[in-house]
Amino acid sequence: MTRVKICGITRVEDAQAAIALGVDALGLVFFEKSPRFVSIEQAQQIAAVVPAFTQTVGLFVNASESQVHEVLRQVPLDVLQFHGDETPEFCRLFMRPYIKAVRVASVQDIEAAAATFFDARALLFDAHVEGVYGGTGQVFDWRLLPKNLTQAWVLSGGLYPENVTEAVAKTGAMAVDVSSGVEAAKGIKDAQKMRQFIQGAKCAGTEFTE
Ligand SMILES: O=C(O)c1ccccc1NCC(=O)[C@H](O)[C@H](O)COP(=O)(O)O
Repeated sequence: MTRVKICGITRVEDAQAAIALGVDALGLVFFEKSPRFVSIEQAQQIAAVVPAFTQTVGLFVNASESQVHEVLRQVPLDVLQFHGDETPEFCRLFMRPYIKAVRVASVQDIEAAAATFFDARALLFDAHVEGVYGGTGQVFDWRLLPKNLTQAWVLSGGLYPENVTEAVAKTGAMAVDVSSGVEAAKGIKDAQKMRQFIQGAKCAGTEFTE
């Protein structure tokens, strides 16, 4: 069954709604320029309601080593997600499982990332939008995705309740990640959209009817 990560959670009630709907992972954005940025205090409050069987993922964009350590010291994160121009050496500094985001414009982007970040627990393929690191709501060309990548990967970028079933069916993604597609406003999640998205992702390829 397809795994679902909902990124850019800023409110405890959105985390609780997503958990009740069966989300697999929640993403907290520690990138100050993002409209979905969370402070350490917000992140602690959200992390406190996450059960042991749901993962809490901390997302960073070109953060300093000390910033990541400080967040790790104060917030119980299961996985780190690096969404900027981080080197593999940087990603390995924290002795935590990590996901490396790849902004896909060509097949070469994917091949280079797979060779460079071979120890990432997953590569997250997102849209390439010039000057924006993520959360763009834009789809990339799924035909660029590899057919034979042995490393785990996550499909991201412009996924919505309306296209997630098709996206999983067309790409064979084992996991999907969404932010703006389940929002009522930037940083504010919509419970109905999250429900439709999770259902659409998890029933892809089955005969599920409501
Ligand atoms: O969400 C953000 O504001 C953000 C800012 C900078 C880097 C990454 C960011 N989000 C990363 C995510 O994991 C998103 O879920 C992913 O980019 C897909 O976003 P969307 O197309 O809006 O679903």
